[in-house]
Amino acid sequence: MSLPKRVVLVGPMGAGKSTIGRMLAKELGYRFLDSDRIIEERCGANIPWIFDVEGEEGFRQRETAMLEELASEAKTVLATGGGAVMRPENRQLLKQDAVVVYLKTSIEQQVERTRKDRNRPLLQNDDPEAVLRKLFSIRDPLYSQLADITMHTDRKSPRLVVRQLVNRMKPRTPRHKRQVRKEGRNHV
Ligand SMILES: Nc1ncnc2c1ncn2[C@@H]1O[C@H](COP(=O)(O)OP(=O)(O)O)[C@@H](O)[C@H]1O
Ligand SMILES: O=C(O)C1=C[C@@H](OP(=O)(O)O)[C@@H](O)[C@H](O)C1
Ligand SMILES: [Mg+2]
Repeated sequence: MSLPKRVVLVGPMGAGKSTIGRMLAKELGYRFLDSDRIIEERCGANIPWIFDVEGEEGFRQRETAMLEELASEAKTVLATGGGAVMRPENRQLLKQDAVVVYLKTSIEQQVERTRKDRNRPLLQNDDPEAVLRKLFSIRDPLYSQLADITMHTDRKSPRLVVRQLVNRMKPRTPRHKRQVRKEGRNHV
């Protein structure tokens, strides 16, 4: 696989899309785009505020408009929000000229990584784990269908995930190719 025009990261809350996206962009020399952060900048308000005032539907409308705008940006790594795959029109936009990467993560890790953060309105309730389980059952098939690369992230540092992704995208030398095959056998 040669370097794609753009890379799009999908996966559940806490998969590491924002963290890994930023590092991967630096590694590839691409621009990093985080659709949630750009929505917040444009709106002048954070995601909890948008959910409060406009409801989830209002946020989803902003999200679709943002994905449309960003779909034509070359040499970018785009970190999406976990729910971006829900609308069919979004899935079309995400696939456009992109290698789509699914950062796959266990529910336990999702819970752990999102525990202290108050910026995810869908998880501000008594049982965030139950919400994450429900969302996973609906969204996991959509992430999988859309993905060109599925990368497990449990028990891997962000740095290791980035290194393995770069290897998958730039397997140029025979050593690289052997490494990618080896990682493939380990369910990368
Ligand atoms: N591979 C990883 N191992 C350990 N912690 C991680 C990993 N990836 C992300 N994190 C941490 O998990 C939290 C959520 O990551 P984030 O990038 O915001 O996820 P997402 O954008 O997919 O919701 C952050 O505190 C981040 O530092
Ligand atoms: O899963 C979701 O529906 C959401 C995920 C969040 O992004 P992260 O996946 O980056 O946390 C953010 O877009 C919003 O809170 C809704
Ligand atoms: Mg994020």
